[in-house]
This record gives sequence, C-alpha cells and structure tokens, in this order.
Amino acid sequence: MAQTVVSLRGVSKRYTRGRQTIEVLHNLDLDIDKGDFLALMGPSGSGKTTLLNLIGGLDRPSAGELRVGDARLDQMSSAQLTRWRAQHVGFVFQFYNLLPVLSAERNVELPLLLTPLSAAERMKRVRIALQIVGLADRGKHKPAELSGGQAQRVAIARAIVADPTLLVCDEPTGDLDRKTADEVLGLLQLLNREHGKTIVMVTHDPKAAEFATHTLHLDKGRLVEQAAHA
Ligand SMILES: Nc1ncnc2c1ncn2[C@@H]1O[C@H](COP(=O)(O)OP(=O)(O)OP(=O)(O)O)[C@@H](O)[C@H]1O
Repeated sequence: MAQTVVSLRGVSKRYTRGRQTIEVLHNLDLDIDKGDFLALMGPSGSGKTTLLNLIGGLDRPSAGELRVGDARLDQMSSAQLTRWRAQHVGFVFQFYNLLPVLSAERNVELPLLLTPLSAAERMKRVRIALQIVGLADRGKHKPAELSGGQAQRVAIARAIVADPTLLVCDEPTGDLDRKTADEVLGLLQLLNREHGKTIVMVTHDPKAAEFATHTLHLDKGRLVEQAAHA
C-alpha cells in the first residue's frame, strides 16, 4: 500500500481584511502519497499558492486537519511550524530567492546552518546537492553570475540539501524560457523518480504538468475532481 505523506480533511482557509472575511479554500479533502509528483493547476486566484503554503507549513488552516508525515500542522504554533519546516520541507519559488551577496555554495548551505552538522559535513552535503543539480563547477559563482536556469537549479540544490521529505515548488519555471523550463522540470522529475522526493508544484503551464505523476485542478477554492464526484 502506498504511504500517505500529506493528508487534508475538511481544510478551509479564510482571510480577514478589515470587516470582511473571505474563504479562499473550502473544506478540502486530499491525500498525497509518498513518491507522488503532484501538479496543482487552476485559474489565477483559485487558491493554489494558499494550498501550497498550508502543505509546506508556511501558513495554518482556519479549520480542518492537516497532516504531513507524522506531524499535525494544524495543531502547531508558528514557532513549532518554523522548526518543522526546516527539517521536512524544501521550497522552490518562481524567482529563486537566492541571497545575492552569497556564492551558490553558501546559498545552498543556508538550511544546514540550523543543524548541528560540522562545517566540513555541511560542505560535503552542499557539494553532493550541487552535483545532483549538475552545477558542481559553479559553487563559487554569485547568483548574478548565473543564468536563470542555473539560479533555479541552485535554489533546487538548496531545497534538497537537508534531505527533506517534501519539495514544494511555486511556479518554479514561471520565469524561464521553454527549453530551460524543461531542463528544470526534468531535474524535478529526476529527484522524484531517482531520489524518491514527494513533490507538490503549482503551475499555470500544462506542459510543466506533464512532468508530474498527477494533476489536480483547483477552482474557486475547491478541488474540481471532488466537485465533479459530489
Ligand atoms: N494574505 C492574504 N490576505 C488576504 N487575501 C489573500 C491573502 N493571500 C491570498 N489571498 C487571496 O486568496 C485568493 C487566492 O490566492 P492564491 O494566491 O492562493 O491564488 P493562486 O491560485 O495561487 O493565484 P495565482 O495563480 O494568481 O498565483 C486570492 O483571492 C487572494 O487575493
């Protein structure tokens, strides 16, 4: 039997702005299995990033149960969530979010600074991560000296360096041309297939979704498949 890594039961998310409360995600049920590569699609404003941020522990649900691995994210304080994230989730964003003053190596090392690993052990893991993404020879380069595709691969190395269970990617190829995008997606597929990473990726691009093992559509805060069954 497949092992469930992410499980949502009756998850809702509301935002309050002034006197107005809007519900962005409505009563979602969802299971993601270990080894899945899930593409999350849907129109602008349908709640994709909101859902991704819940799954990655960047935000908490307003109602419902949210489990990732053994953790009940809906019951954690924000300090607990911060600690949990550092150990269990790697993040990849559209605009890479690399620190411009640090070399590629030092950017990749960042998540390990929160661990008890020695400097030598950290550098060993950094080199392995840069090797996996095919940038072993770019470790000393600053982000400005890298192409967009290379910068995103450095960001992916940073996301995997602490060996997280889950990778969450928000439009990871939104800023890249087709060929470079396909290379980055091929790398995510390799991490999924060869390294067993469970991946959740938000994308607008149907071609990007083809690299995933599953696609889910959100519409106005509901999972469309679920709505179709109801
Ligand atoms: N912090 C917030 N406060 C208030 N409203 C928010 C907040 N974050 C998101 N929203 C609202 O929630 C809705 C869903 O936003 P979300 O970013 O999840 O959509 P999305 O599907 O990722 O959109 P896009 O494809 O344009 O990135 C939007 O209407 C947005 O305005």
